[in-house]
Amino acid sequence: MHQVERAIFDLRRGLPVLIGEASAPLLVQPVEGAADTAVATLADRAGSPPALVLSRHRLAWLGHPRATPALLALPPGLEGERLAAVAFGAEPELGVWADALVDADPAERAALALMRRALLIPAALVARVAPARRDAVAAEVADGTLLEVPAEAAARCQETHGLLKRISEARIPLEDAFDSRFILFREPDGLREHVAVVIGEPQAAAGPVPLRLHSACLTGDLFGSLRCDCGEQLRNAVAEIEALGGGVLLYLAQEGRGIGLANKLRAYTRQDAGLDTLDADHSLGFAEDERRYAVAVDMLASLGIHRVQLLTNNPRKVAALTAGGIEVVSRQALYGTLNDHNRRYLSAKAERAGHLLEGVLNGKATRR
Ligand SMILES: Nc1nc2c(ncn2[C@@H]2O[C@H](COP(=O)(O)OP(=O)(O)OP(=O)(O)O)[C@@H](O)[C@H]2O)c(=O)[nH]1
Ligand SMILES: [Zn+2]
Repeated sequence: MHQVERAIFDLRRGLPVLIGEASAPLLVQPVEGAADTAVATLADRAGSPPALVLSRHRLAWLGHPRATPALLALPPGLEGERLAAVAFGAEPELGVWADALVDADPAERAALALMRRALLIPAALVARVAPARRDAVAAEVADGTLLEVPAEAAARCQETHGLLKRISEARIPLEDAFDSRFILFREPDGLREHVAVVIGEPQAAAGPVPLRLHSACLTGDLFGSLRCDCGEQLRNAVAEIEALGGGVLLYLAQEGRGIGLANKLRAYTRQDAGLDTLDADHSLGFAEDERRYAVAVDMLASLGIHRVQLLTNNPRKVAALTAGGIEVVSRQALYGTLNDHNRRYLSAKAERAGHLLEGVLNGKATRR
């Protein structure tokens, strides 16, 4: 993991990293934030022409559905804003180049995994290091100018199971749950921290523990954004867990369904231009839901919780915990309030992502 963590920082600064493969090392650079000369510079460094790796969600949105991410050979002069437009623009010009798409190989797919892990747009410039440039690139790795990540480590960079560290805790009395304790966990890349809010003294022996998995939403949780129902769900969950006699709320650093705040704001702008919540994410290259719940499973293990009563409308959360070995004894709905701003968002979640929201969409909401 160590090299991956360092690579994430270089990528977030817009620098290339090397995905190491004995036969054909691959230079990789994010498209997001790339300088106007990025393609030319990368070509010089690698001694071969760079190509663009696009995710299958982006390709499907562009009208080229495929089973895997694909590589697009770059026509001469495609740089800067035009490159960004092809990679993640709202009005892309893919045109005739689409004929040149080929399936991405494992190292090229790993390049996209690194972008996602770094919370960048999942589109990458990649260039194979030509034999004539191998010694020069190896020298850059040796002197620390360029970071090398083994291909398998890059491919697994989103797997964090067992790597979460329990860091610190404190008693935090809440308005709706006086007897609460916050326990902070940190992922190895240092980018993401998750908090377990333990309300009361849930006794695992006494039966399933009331549990809420809440994905961070800065706009909704903190500012009461009307575009979603997150803030209300958060506060309702705390009150509900308290009313159930105590339990746990995991506050997970999965802003924007795992795409990060920067990308969620981009997605909101696309929604204002007419896309729904899922298509907006696809247009940026993301899946409809990028969240992974291994961190939640690890936090529950650390808290000694194996059987839960889950407060959610999202069947994926039930499935993810079950797959992680947690017994979900029952599911309880948890609603916010419908308004003119979040109606389209909630309808799309129900109709296209299988969320169980009849209670709120038919007007019967809301608890509290
Ligand atoms: N990408 C994206 N994320 C959004 C949008 N609106 C809200 N979110 C994020 O969606 C997540 C909502 O999380 P949750 O409330 O935990 O989950 P949920 O999947 O709706 O499921 P339950 O509330 O448990 O039924 C948060 O991370 C929000 O930041 C949007 O339009 N686009
Ligand atoms: Zn929200």
